[in-house]
Amino acid sequence: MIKHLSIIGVGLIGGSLALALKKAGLVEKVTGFSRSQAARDEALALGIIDNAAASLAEAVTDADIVFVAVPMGAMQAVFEQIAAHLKPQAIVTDGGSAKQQIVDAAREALGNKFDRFVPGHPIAGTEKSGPSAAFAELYQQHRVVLTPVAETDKSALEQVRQMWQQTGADVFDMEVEHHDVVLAATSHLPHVLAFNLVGMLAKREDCDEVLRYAAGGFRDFSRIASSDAVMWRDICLGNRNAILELLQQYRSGLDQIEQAIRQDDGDFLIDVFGRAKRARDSRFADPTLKDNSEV
Ligand SMILES: NC(=O)C1=CN([C@@H]2O[C@H](COP(=O)(O)OP(=O)(O)OC[C@H]3O[C@@H](n4cnc5c(N)ncnc54)[C@H](O)[C@@H]3O)[C@@H](O)[C@H]2O)C=CC1
Ligand SMILES: O=C(O)C(=O)Cc1ccc(O)cc1
Repeated sequence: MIKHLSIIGVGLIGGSLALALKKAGLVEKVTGFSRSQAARDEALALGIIDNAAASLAEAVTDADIVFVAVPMGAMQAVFEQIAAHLKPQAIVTDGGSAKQQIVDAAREALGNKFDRFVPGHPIAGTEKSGPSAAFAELYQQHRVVLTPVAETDKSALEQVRQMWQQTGADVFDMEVEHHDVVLAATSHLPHVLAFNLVGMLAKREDCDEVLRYAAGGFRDFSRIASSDAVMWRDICLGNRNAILELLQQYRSGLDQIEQAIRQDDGDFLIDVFGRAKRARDSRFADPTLKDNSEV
């Protein structure tokens, strides 16, 4: 049982954690803070939080666990502003999408309280944001990755693991650097590609006409281009090296496909498309876990 949970950033990710723990009866009191008054009011009205704090300091003062779920670019400022107001045994954890930048920010901002910081990332979400997008079941049967570092207190790590398990998630530990490379490939690159494709089509004068004939594949691929622009700007800049490396690989693959089409090289296309199909059919259809799309 968590006595007092503080959620900084009561949107999709922070709100869903609060709702999951409340629904399971595993938290006594939830205090929330978001930069926007509208988000705080909405989170209160939806029963996501019990109290809306007027400041970051007030939000964490009496909290046992502080979950920070703001866009990555806002994490360091939040850590700096809460550091002096944490109880001695308080645990700080986060849900940011790439970990190295956040671990560095927490190390700098939290000082001697950094050992009570547990970096985390729920691999679950949707393209929607804000308190109204939050729902209690978001994390059920989804993976949550924790990326503890050498300094991370073992008891804090286990408490955060237990908290996520209580939402119905499967919790895994990973090295920070490995996490960022893996997530760049499976999440960050696909979002960049979807934003680029939809943005490119949106510039066409005949965009509405073109989209009228879109089939299911376009809908599947473009859904994530509805995701929040600030959040994805911060992820791209925050995990730049891994994303840049993958963009280079992707561009070289695209160049080869372009070349094959120009040269009428059907064998090459069969080879590339067939390999992708076999990989997806055999490896990506994991029947034990839901995918990351809307539940
Ligand atoms: N959306 C998704 O599917 C997933 C997002 N994440 C990560 O979770 C974090 C939160 O994302 P969402 O919940 O989707 O965003 P959201 O936009 O739904 O919620 C973020 C909340 O943070 C507040 N906020 C923004 N800047 C702030 C600041 N400086 N101080 C205090 N509050 C501030 C906003 O008012 C908003 O209520 C991000 O770091 C994101 O990378 C992780 C997994 C999935
Ligand atoms: O909506 C989807 O399909 C997602 O991929 C959601 C998502 C977005 C960001 C993350 O760090 C993790 C999951």
